[in-house]
Amino acid sequence: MASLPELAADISCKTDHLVSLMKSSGMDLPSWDENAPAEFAEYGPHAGEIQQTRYALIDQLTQALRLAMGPTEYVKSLISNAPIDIGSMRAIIKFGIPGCVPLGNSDIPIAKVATKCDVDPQALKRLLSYCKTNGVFRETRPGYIGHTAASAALARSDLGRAMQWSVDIPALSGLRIFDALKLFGPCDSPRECGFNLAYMTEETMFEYQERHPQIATLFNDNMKTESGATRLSPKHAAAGFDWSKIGSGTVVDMGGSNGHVSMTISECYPRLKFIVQDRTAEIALWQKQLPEEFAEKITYQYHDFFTAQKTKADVYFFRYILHNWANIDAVEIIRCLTPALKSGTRLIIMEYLGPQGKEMGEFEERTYRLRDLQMLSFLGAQERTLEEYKAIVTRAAPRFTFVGFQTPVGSSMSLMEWIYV
Ligand SMILES: C[S@@+](CC[C@H](N)C(=O)[O-])C[C@H]1O[C@@H](n2cnc3c(N)ncnc32)[C@H](O)[C@@H]1O
Repeated sequence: MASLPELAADISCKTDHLVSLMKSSGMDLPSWDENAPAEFAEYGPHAGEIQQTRYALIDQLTQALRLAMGPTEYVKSLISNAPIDIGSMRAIIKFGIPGCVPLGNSDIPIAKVATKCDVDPQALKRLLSYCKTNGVFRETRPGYIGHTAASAALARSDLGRAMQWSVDIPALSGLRIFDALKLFGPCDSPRECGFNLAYMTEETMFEYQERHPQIATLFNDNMKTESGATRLSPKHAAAGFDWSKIGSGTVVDMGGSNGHVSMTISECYPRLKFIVQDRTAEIALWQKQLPEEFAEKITYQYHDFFTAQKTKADVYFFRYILHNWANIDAVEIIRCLTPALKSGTRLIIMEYLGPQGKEMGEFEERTYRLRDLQMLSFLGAQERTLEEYKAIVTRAAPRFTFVGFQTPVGSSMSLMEWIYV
């Protein structure tokens, strides 16, 4: 591992390089001002290099931080800060604080926010004082708060609403990993994981959400907002496969939620027809809400992907689905396609791929490992490597032949392609 002075020199070089790439791409330099862009927009001619440099910089800054803190302080911070980080953010989000603080480089007395949001003013002051040390909100003068880039992002976009789901199911399930492993063993079932202990239910998370439509709505909002993030943008679904090969064929978007990914692909490949299948009561509503321009191209179908597929298509597309399921279930989901398959049918799976499939820095691997443990904690599921996905598909339907995979620039997920022979 590099020493602190070596890291500092490297960090300085990487910073210069990143700044020059961003300037030559016409991008704003990073800023924590409330009007700063909420995300890095990594598109344009240097997108790949900007991403690579940024991730390498994050890795080195993290290593330098660890060295500067020392092992004991660092480990203690992991354990002591994490519950209060999530606990304070959960309170801020659930009380709707970001939306009550005016935008426009202005400020507001904390007491006034407390009245508006119906929270004890002293407790709110203490919560905000902690959040401020995480870069969320700033004290503009004694007793007043204003936004930073982070709190403004929560106030301005759908992020705050989408986070309402994240501060509940993933946060509460994550804390129960130990208890679930003790009680259930491997946590490889959606009925035997942290979620079941946190919510005291034998239902899977999806079944539970189906019975609690307000949580299902928050989950779908979260999916939409996640997809709005540059690294998870549905644009990568359009870029990572040459959909023109399918001509005017039919794509079934399995577990396609509100159809946002189908809509994005359709914008780039208007000849394609999409059938969005999902098992949620919201499907009828999505059909009604479909923008006019997609009326001829996209239809919705209620379908449980654990039942035999009846709809014939040229492509079965799974984005962000199989990682929600343990191996035994993932195999079953693919096997259920079999009645509808014919020679030439394609299977496209878009997911995070583990380090075995491609080179990864620590920041990228950390994102992947985070997802993996989230899946363990609330769905009894897992992230996988390329080889693990190949094994699942072969077990489910050996006639599927692997064609290849692509990771579009700027995308966290890769698209893997199989063809039925
Ligand atoms: C993680 S979301 C992914 C949504 C979408 N594919 C995307 O990329 O944004 C998982 C989706 O699977 C759906 N789902 C869960 N269980 C299902 C089942 N048994 N049959 C069909 N869809 C299901 C959920 O309703 C949800 O929309």
